[in-house]
Amino acid sequence: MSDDSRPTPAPARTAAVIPAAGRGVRLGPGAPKALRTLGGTPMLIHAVRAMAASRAVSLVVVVAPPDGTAEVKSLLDAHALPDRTDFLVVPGGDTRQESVRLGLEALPPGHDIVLVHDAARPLVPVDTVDAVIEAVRDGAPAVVPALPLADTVKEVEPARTAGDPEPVVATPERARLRAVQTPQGFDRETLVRAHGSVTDDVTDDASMVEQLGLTVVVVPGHEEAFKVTRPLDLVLAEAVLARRRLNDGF
Ligand SMILES: Nc1ccn([C@@H]2O[C@H](COP(=O)(O)OP(=O)(O)OP(=O)(O)O)[C@@H](O)[C@H]2O)c(=O)n1
Ligand SMILES: C[C@](O)(CO)[C@H](O)COP(=O)(O)O
Repeated sequence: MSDDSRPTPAPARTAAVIPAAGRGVRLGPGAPKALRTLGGTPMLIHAVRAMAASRAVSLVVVVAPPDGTAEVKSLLDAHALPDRTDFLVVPGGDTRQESVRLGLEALPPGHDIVLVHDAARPLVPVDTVDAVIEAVRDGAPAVVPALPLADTVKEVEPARTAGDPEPVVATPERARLRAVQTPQGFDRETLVRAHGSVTDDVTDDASMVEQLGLTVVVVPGHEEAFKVTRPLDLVLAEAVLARRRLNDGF
């Protein structure tokens, strides 16, 4: 058989894990952040739709607040979602890291690429999702979407007592810094290994892969993939949604 007649291997299947078990303390009192609405629709549903909008994503695992699994299942049933995508809901843990690990443990075999996407980034465009998947398909073990910074960043000596001054110890060169978003994309085996072996507290999954000594690749992020963290972010998210609806003519 000549090389040309060999069957082309099927593209790796992609699953998305959405950690959505946080309380949203910085957003202020109210329901868990992922269940609060944006344009009348729960933030989590926006995030699920953002992942399912990619034709490459065939499974979405939602990591729900531990006391909110049934509510999240009902929300998924009540909102229109693509038929080509399967959905699973599992209860989350005390930290984002633990919630992601629980989501990973629930993944059935057959998905070789895993995206990890914050429910708190409901408006990421599908082109960003696809760019992350493509970079993993091209061979990167870990991929993050990222943007250059607008602010200068200072490293400080953190105050030991609240209210004490925090002296600046360094000013990293801004041109070398990037603000990292989600979805972060991984070769599944690499992400499972990272979550199995890194026990330090980390703020994203890619840094666990860095700790394995592997290279993490950056692709362009998007301004609309910002994280809804504080009350003002909700104002921006509502404005972005309103502009999209105007542009889409509904
Ligand atoms: N125990 C946790 C904590 C966070 N997350 C998820 O991780 C993402 C990013 O976390 P963040 O924006 O910090 O959310 P919260 O932890 O909810 O926010 P806060 O720190 O203000 O309470 C969110 O989608 C959040 O639901 C999670 O699944 N499980
Ligand atoms: C994963 C993340 O969104 C990348 O920027 C971020 O680190 C999450 O931080 P949070 O404090 O858990 O929201």
